Amino acid sequence: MEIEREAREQDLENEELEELGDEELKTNIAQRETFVLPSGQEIEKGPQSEDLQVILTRIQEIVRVLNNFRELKEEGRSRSEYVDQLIKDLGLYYGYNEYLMEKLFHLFPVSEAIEFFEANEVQRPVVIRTNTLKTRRRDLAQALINRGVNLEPVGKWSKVGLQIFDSPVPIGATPEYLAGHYMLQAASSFLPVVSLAPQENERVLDMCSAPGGKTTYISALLKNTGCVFANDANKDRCKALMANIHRLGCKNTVVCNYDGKEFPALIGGFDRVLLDAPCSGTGVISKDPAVKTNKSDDDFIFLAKIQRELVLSAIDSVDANSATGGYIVYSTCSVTVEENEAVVDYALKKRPNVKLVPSGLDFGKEGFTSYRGKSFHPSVSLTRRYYPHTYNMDGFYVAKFKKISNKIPEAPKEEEDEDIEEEEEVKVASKKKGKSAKPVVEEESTSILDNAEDEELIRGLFIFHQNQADSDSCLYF
Ligand SMILES: C[S@@+](CC[C@H](N)C(=O)[O-])C[C@H]1O[C@@H](n2cnc3c(N)ncnc32)[C@H](O)[C@@H]1O
Repeated sequence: MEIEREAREQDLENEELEELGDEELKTNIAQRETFVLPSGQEIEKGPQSEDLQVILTRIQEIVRVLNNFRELKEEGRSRSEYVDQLIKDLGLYYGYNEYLMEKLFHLFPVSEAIEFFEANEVQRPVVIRTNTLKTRRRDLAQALINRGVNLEPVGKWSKVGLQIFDSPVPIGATPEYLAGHYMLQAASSFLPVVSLAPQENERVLDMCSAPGGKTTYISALLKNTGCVFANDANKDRCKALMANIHRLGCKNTVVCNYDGKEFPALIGGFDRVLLDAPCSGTGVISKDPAVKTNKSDDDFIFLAKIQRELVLSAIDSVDANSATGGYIVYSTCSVTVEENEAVVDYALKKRPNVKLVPSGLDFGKEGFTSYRGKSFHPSVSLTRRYYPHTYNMDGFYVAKFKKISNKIPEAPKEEEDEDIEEEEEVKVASKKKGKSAKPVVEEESTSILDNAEDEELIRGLFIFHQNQADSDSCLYF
């Protein structure tokens, strides 16, 4: 019948339309799944034309593509194009200059890099270190709880740290604080001292010590025996150092104000040396967000040069024949490879009379043994890295050396040449820096102990200053 024929034709038409619709739908899904990188023109328009939400969405899309590149990449695009765009976008989103963003990005797999940048946006917990020269952690905790402070032990790895959750009173002005029962000190800043592990009656040099968080911890571990030389090249910062030493009742401590490079010519033969080196501060960005934009290539070359000079002085200042020690700890609150593994590797080459030993810290990520085409000595894996996103503490690096001989064997010829080339590069960079160069020693190194040519005078000198400004911040220059 006519009516049946028309109905059959209509069914066929509907089926065709349905098929077409399905195809269209599939195409739309496929279009949505192939993320398209912005064109050159779009990029040139710059960030003004984009809001943060657009950038964030693109970051998420690029991460998704990079995590499944073969399937999701746009035809004809390389991985590095996506990575370059991601670095630009992360820089815009989190407010870093592109130079630093790129440097930090390459430390991690893509998703972990984003965790690191996110963690830098969040403040780390407030932590205090019990001063065992004056009290016990249990008693301090009780005294602070009685004042309404909400706290708990910082973690199993420390017997002296307390994490403060909230407090109705300023934690830097309680009677216990003023009496020197504790130091406000980031958890990561305990680590180099734990690694140094000073033993009673030893002579210890803290080469870059102001404002004294680590000096006062060393003094406490020595139980006020032996002697700690607390040196810092910055005279102003020595005031806060002295105030802390005085407040915490450290009676075995001598403050001195020299360029660390003057050791060991000035005084040597230490049982242990801590070099908590001046650094870029890329581990403490949550505390000092200015680091995101104020660092350039020249700064890193300049810092690496000082760090290398200081680490050799630190090594040369230790007595390999010390009955109890012979150790050097190198630390920074930076996460860049050129300030950490590269410095340690340089020290191993220049001073074959030291070797790396386990840090003595039972957590932390292994140091890199290779990084972006550079390889380091395999033992560099014994050094330890700390990140805000993995341990909820500031970024930090710790390396522990043991000195095996006081004689420095000659470095092989080609290694010397390599170093000379590197030094030349550094010189060129320092020249380029010209007048804008930030001096590491902000003032001329006119020492508090300036006229103390006699080592005995330094040994006997205990400098305590009352009423000095206190500061716990760990500045870099
Ligand atoms: C990371 S901070 C030290 C923090 C300190 N260890 C603490 O725990 O409180 C680095 C210090 O190195 C000092 N410094 C910079 N260049 C120096 C040098 N050439 N010799 C000695 N100290 C130096 C800076 O003044 C700064 O106080």
